Amino acid sequence: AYRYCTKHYFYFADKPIPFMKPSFPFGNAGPILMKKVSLFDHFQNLYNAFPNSRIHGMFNMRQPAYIVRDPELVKQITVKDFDYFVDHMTTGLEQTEDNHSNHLLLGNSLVSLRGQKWRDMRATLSPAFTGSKMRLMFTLIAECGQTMVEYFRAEERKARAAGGTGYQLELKDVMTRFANDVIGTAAFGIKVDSFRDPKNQFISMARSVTNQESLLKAIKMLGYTFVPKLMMRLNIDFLTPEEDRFFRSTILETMRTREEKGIFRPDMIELLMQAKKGSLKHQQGDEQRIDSETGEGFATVEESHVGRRAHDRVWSDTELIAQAFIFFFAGFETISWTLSFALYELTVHEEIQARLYEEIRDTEQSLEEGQALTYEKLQSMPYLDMVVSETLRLWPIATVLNRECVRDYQYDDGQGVRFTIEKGALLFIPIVGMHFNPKYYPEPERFDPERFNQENRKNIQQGTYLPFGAGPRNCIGSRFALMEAKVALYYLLLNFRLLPCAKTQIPLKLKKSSTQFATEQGIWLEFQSRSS
Ligand code: HEM
Repeated sequence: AYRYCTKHYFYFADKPIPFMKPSFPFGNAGPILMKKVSLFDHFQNLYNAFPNSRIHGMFNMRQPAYIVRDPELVKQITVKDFDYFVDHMTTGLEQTEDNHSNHLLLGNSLVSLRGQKWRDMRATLSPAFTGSKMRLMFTLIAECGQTMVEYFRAEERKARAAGGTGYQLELKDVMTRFANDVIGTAAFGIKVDSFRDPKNQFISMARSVTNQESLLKAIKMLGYTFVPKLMMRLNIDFLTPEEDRFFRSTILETMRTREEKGIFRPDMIELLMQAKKGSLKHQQGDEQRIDSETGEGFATVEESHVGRRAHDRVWSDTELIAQAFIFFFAGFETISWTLSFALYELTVHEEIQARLYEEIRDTEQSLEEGQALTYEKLQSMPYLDMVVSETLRLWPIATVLNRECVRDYQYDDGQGVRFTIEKGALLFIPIVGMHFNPKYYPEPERFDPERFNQENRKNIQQGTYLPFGAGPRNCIGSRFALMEAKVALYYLLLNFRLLPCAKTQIPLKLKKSSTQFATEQGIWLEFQSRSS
């Protein structure tokens, strides 16, 4: 066991870069595995281990990994020399060119795919996430925002009738319900109302998949992160057979009904059906930028040449279903956390909340009588965009980017430091380290949307703002995520004033946990209706 764990401990010995000394048996992952630090602290500590390095080494348990600190090097790895770093880190779930029998949904999803297969799937899906497709889906998302507000109104009235001053709630739970309804309608083509029917089958399955309290899921997550080869050998799926069956049958059934009845609905199922027929393509106008100061959001990441290539691969049902499934995996927790953090920051920064409310109210008043909010109007609010951009800086839920080197790479810093990053090596780019580096963001702990005003955003150095990653492997859902977050903030702020309550933890602290992203005491606050 000792030999196995320490086998690679000399990996960095002949490399001209500093590295963190490993200790048996966890390498440098001890503090996180022993629950002594939060995920944010862990990756900040790794990032700050050698404050003057461009790149240094650490041990992710027994596996050597490079920590990339220099923004120029981030660009080099994620964009310029992307062909050497195409893949995300191995988890043991992934579908490779040579394991065609892989039937796992997560293993077939874009996040896990590798090499040429990833390139083809990215190019297939890319047209589904353009601005013009988001515009079509906007109404579906806006409906979910309005449903949430109606529910909040009713709860607030009940709370007042019972003698309270407003509706007090734990945000994460409620934002999870909103995220669930959005995924239901936008990705799976099903209307669900998790506010009035909090135990519907759809949310039960979603909670079961993303259940961070489940010991079994936690063990599996640790396995995928630290012993991926073993997980692959044991062929352990992340989903239970029941979860797998539910997602497959829901999507296949919806597709069948639509085909039989000729139903059209502007959602992901429709786009996947087009992808199956090979008719989902980039169209003229997809590129058209929104004519406003903010575009579609400062944080939006652009699609690269990879997403625009043509290919003639035909996809199986499993391969397509897996792409609807990633909305859960990549878009469920990320959105509900981002929204919870944004609402928390607005609660504890009254003046920022007041300014955002003014902008939202003015936008609402600019709509013609009876006209509903539009995609263009949503994107025309610069302060809303600043608040969202700063939330993603201060609370970068993805925490760290990872890349696997797919062929030997010659590192050369131009100042005499040269060495080889071998095929198979793992690289981490700690987003949270970059976002909290005072060199790039003075007083990094402070929530300050002004960092992203028209003047200041020009000065943000490339490679230092990474909420949605970078390069061709960036987040394909960034436009969708920003639209969803902005819709929720718009409707909530328009209708409610946010106030701290007795249970609000100030400052908010993250839980020390190896597998779970969680706050110590939940995120509590009080909603007061603006009309009462
Ligand atoms: C606030 C919300 C979100 C955040 C902060 C976020 C962040 C990220 C980050 C950092 C990555 C890795 C990028 C890289 O390695 O360079 C990623 C990948 C990805 N995200 Fe998101 N994401 C969000 C929402 C979504 C949504 C709503 C979807 C819906 C489909 C989505 C789908 C994906 C997919 C499919 C990938 C893998 C892309 C690939 O490997 O080609 N994400 N996301």
